[in-house]
Amino acid sequence: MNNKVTNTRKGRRFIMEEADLKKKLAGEKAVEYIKDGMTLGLGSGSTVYWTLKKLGELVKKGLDIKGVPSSLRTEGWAQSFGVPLTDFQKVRQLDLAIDGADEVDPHFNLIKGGGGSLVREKIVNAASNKVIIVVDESKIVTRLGKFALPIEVVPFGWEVTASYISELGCKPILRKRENQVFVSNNGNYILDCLFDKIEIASELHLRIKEVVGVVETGLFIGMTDMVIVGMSSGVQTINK
Ligand SMILES: O=C[C@H](O)[C@H](O)[C@H](O)COP(=O)(O)O
Repeated sequence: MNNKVTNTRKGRRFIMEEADLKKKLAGEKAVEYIKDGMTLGLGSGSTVYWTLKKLGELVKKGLDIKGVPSSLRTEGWAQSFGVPLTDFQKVRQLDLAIDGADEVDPHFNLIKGGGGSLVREKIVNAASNKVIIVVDESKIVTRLGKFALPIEVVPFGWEVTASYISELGCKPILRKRENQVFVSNNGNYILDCLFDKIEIASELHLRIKEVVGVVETGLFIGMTDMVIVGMSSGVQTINK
């Protein structure tokens, strides 16, 4: 694969780096699993961006689907690509969710939330009959935890919540963007927590959830059915 290609977005030419190409490969491959009439969970992130773009092309050719977006950003992208949307007031069960991840371990357990959308993503994925994760190969790890675990917390008393979480073996960092505290789509804060070692992810998730003030963790345990990996050599689909 060429490691750089030119492409256009918003009318401007830009160079697509190899990492973006791998994301594009994985993101676009996922649409092959979408069938006419499906109700979809639309994940978040720069890999899913390519899924949404491809999906928009298929919708223009007549594919009949509806999607529940897992973030405001995804909602905006879906609208701009012409992907029809619905919400949980109208549907309870989704046929398929397609989402990104920050880390994927050999058991298909994930760290998610690098973009701050973990709560809505977890709700969407939990409501889906099948979950496909799309990543570039850099996200595949033998053990979760190099990527700081995002934990969404209620703003009130976040300092106290953070100090309880730190007792579990990490130093929580309040997420900021451009010197401003990052606020999730749900109006909450994100603590990025680099643990010394994540031994058993499912246990850590439960222990964090017991802390008052925690809304959700970015550990997605046992929710994934298939992983599509974009690599230099092409795209690989791994079934559970
Ligand atoms: O909150 C963000 C999500 O969990 C994303 O799916 C995750 O961060 C992966 O994003 P990307 O595909 O941009 O690497």
